[in-house]
Amino acid sequence: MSFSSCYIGRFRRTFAQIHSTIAGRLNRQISDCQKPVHRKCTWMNTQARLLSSRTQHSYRRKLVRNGEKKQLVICIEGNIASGKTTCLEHFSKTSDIEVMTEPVSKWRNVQGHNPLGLMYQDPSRWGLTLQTYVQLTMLDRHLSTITAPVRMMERSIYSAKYIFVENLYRSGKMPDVDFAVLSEWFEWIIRNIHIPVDLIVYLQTTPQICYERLKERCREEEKMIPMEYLEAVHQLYEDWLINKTSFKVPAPVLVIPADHDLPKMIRQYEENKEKILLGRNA
Ligand SMILES: Nc1ncnc2c1ncn2[C@@H]1O[C@H](COP(=O)(O)OP(=O)(O)O)[C@@H](O)[C@H]1O
Ligand SMILES: Cc1cn([C@H]2C[C@H](O)[C@@H](COP(=O)(O)O)O2)c(=O)[nH]c1=O
Repeated sequence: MSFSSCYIGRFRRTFAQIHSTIAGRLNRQISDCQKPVHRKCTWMNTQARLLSSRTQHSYRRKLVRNGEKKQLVICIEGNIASGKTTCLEHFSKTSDIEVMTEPVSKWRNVQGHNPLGLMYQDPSRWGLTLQTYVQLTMLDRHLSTITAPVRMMERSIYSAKYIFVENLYRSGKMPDVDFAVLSEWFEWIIRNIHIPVDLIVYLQTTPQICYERLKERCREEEKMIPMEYLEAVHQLYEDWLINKTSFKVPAPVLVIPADHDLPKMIRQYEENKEKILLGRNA
């Protein structure tokens, strides 16, 4: 077999795998954004329908998650080591809430490779690799079937792009071409796939407190993170969710000051529980 036919064969198999994974997740359904239409069709038909809606200059139809219903999706956002996982642990004890932590273990081990560790060692070389995988795994999280009336998930496909990809790019550690490719992928996803978020809970911390918690947590890959990195991530979060000067915010934002000790944080979570369960910021 020639090199090119072997290569094309492998490409076809990989492409078919990606198709079947996404098509399975999406349950081959399409919807009108406001009024879901739960029609069965093949993946190719879905593409055809999307294409035909494009030619009619309509971008409202989007692919939807498996069995999408009226469950609430709350995203917990915040700087590295701000206390997101600890917050989710607290709410995991509440019935009717499904919690979903970030797939960090996947980012540390994909088929024996550690893209998170590689990115911290050499961001210019491995930033695209990590962020492509983060985007895929986040999309997979968003599209997975919800098993409770409320889902609380750690971060989102939005913060992966608006905070982390943006930070790599702005700090000069991501080449223009890598940023362009990731941006096109991201734009395609949010244009064509319905990613519902009902409320963003922003755990607002100072970078100094995150730095102390990061040191205490002591994750191997993060040992070399300097204070300036946490300051940059903090500023990007503030501009996105508080100042609202950078990117579109996909849902209302509930801000919880999160520099406090654990007992005070738990009191605040209890005080805000009703708002969170109703998906409201006021
Ligand atoms: N309110 C708090 N006060 C002190 N330490 C905390 C608090 N919340 C979390 N921590 C600790 O800080 C570290 C980071 O918390 P974690 O919940 O893992 O943050 P994140 O998920 O946002 O990265 C952990 O070691 C955790 O035990
Ligand atoms: C979403 C996202 C995360 N990362 C990095 C940042 C941290 O080192 C870990 C996540 O840990 P946290 O304690 O849950 O904040 O992953 C990244 O580099 N790129 C991303 O898009």
